[in-house]
Amino acid sequence: MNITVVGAGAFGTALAICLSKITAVTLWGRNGEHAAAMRQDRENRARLPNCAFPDALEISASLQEACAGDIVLLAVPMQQLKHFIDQNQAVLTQKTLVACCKGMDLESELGPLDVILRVLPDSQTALLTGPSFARDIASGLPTGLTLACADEAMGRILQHRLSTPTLRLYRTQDTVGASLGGALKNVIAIACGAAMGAGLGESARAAVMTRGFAEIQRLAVEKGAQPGTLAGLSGFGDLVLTCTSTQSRNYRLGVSIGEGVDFDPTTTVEGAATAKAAHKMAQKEGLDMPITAAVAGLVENRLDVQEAMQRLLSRSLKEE
Ligand SMILES: NC(=O)C1=CN([C@@H]2O[C@H](COP(=O)(O)OP(=O)(O)OC[C@H]3O[C@@H](n4cnc5c(N)ncnc54)[C@H](OP(=O)(O)O)[C@@H]3O)[C@@H](O)[C@H]2O)C=CC1
Ligand SMILES: O=C(CO)COP(=O)(O)O
Repeated sequence: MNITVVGAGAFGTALAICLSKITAVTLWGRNGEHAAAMRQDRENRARLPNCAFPDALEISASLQEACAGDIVLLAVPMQQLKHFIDQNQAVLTQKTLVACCKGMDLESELGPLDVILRVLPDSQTALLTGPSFARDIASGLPTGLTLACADEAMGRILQHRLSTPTLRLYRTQDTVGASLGGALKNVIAIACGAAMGAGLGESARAAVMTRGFAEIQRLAVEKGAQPGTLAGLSGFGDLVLTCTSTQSRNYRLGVSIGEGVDFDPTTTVEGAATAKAAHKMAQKEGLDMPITAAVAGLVENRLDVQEAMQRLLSRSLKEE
């Protein structure tokens, strides 16, 4: 049975390369010229250069043609997901939709699965999330991810269909925890990058990461997440990876903010919009999320790093 990967960015391409070693995969990209170039070059030079496509990987610019199978992996950026689902409802009905993006929709503050279900309420949905850089997955390096699916039986099927000898999926029914862990770790990665870029030191980064994790837990548990999920790959695991690696775009955006240098605005950085959405949500819920508030201020240019750190340090002392 064919698996479709929608979105020929770095992550969609990496998943398509990895999965096509064990099953039939079609990678769909919206741009016909880009699809033709990938077909000819047998690599995605624009988004994931130097990662060769296995011979079996099919490329298509026709969504109808690409979605012949039953499982569709959605690897478009979070802020594009609603528009994509809206535009392609007819093709996507009756499919099992596996969201592979991380974040909260800025307008609705919903995570990927709720964005899908608002448009296609009868869909089978799941979320693939956790610590992984596209290049590592495409290179066949060992990777552990979380497959979150509310329907246990479907979760088991997807876990088996999407695991490979190098990509090991762990299963959970806690879609809220997996979704919010993956979304909010990017916000904290921006904060950690900013601390490092501003020269505040590795001790400061460890404090921001740990107190950031406390904020993730606070919001996610309020929304119904299980604490165990947040301690797993989709939460703590991805937080560690993203807050400590210069491969992360969220971390690198933070470093640029801390250094006071420009950052390419076309780069996909999910944590920027998610910081704003999470800050709004925390205010509505009456939750204390000072690091998230600071990141929202940084990405909206309302604060600089020194002011943000001063605000955090001058808060009243409290129990951990
Ligand atoms: N890169 C990574 O290491 C990882 C990424 N992720 C997640 O994967 C998601 C995608 O990120 P990533 O692949 O890295 O991003 P990229 O910036 O590499 O690529 C984004 C892709 O999405 C396509 N796209 C944008 N809008 C639409 C749309 N409306 N319809 C169809 N396609 C669209 C773009 O097409 P075009 O080229 O035509 O602009 C582009 O190919 C993010 O949520 C990210 O957090 C998760 C784990 C790892
Ligand atoms: O989600 C990721 C790692 O798990 C990728 O991180 P960036 O989007 O910050 O590059």
